[in-house]
Amino acid sequence: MMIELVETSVTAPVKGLVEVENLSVSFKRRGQTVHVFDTVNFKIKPGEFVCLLGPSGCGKSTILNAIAHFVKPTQGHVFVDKRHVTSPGADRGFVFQQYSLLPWKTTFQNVEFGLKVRGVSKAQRTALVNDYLNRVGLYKHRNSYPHQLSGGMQQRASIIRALVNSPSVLLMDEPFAALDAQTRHMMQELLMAIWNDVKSTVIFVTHDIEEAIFLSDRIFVMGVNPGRIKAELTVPLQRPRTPEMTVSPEAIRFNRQIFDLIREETLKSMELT
Ligand SMILES: Nc1ncnc2c1ncn2[C@@H]1O[C@H](COP(=O)(O)OP(=O)(O)OP(=O)(O)O)[C@@H](O)[C@H]1O
Repeated sequence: MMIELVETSVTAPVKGLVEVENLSVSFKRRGQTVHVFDTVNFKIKPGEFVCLLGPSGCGKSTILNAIAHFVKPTQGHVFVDKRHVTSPGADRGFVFQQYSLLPWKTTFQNVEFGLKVRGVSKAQRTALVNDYLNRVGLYKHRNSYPHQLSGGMQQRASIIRALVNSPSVLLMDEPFAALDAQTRHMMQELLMAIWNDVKSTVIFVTHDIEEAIFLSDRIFVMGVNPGRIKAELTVPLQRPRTPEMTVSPEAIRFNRQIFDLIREETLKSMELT
């Protein structure tokens, strides 16, 4: 697979400040109230790339869903660019693990969809969508339907479908988890190139420590019982990153530190401590 990485000028980020204050989410399960996490607080700077890591069930997806407002916080508040989040909105793009393109629409129509809903003119839509399709090497597949695309192509289309709306924040929930290792690495490099260009804030959920180290500025390691952010760590690697950097002695030491933090929580979640 050939992907042309297009890097254009980096503009100063002006939006994408995320503030989460005293966030708490609970669900009712079989008549019982289950607290996913109690008070979660964090601040993410405009243009920052943050990964959420932690054992299964600690609430990573729930945090993304609360920022998107797909779930309503039980307590606390989310602010994006100082605006209180009270509903889903185009300022927060979402990319899911499972390919979520509309099967009856072509690649072009899928990417165009949000712009159409927002009433952007046909000429503007065409220019924007074609530009993004070119950036991720999908232009020649613009008239293909999702079932005619590989998993990697579908995820590339899902990413630009979110980005074409110029969101302040891109929320990504294990977007590469279903891809084979080679495609996954290509997608990580492609995402870096696009992020370097558009400079949206990205909040990215993953189980893969190496992926988090390659991609992010900071990593939030989450814990269980109670769900919480256990550590906020700054990735000690310069940018631009290369895949080789993730196997440098410094990265390996950092990887081990995160591994130990997550292991402690996984044992706790399995009630082995
Ligand atoms: N709509 C819901 N109703 C009831 N419980 C829910 C709901 N959504 C999530 N939960 C529960 O909240 C907890 C956290 O789920 P969440 O998916 O956020 O965790 P996660 O860290 O993303 O897990 P994983 O890594 O396995 O995807 C789990 O116990 C889950 O069962």
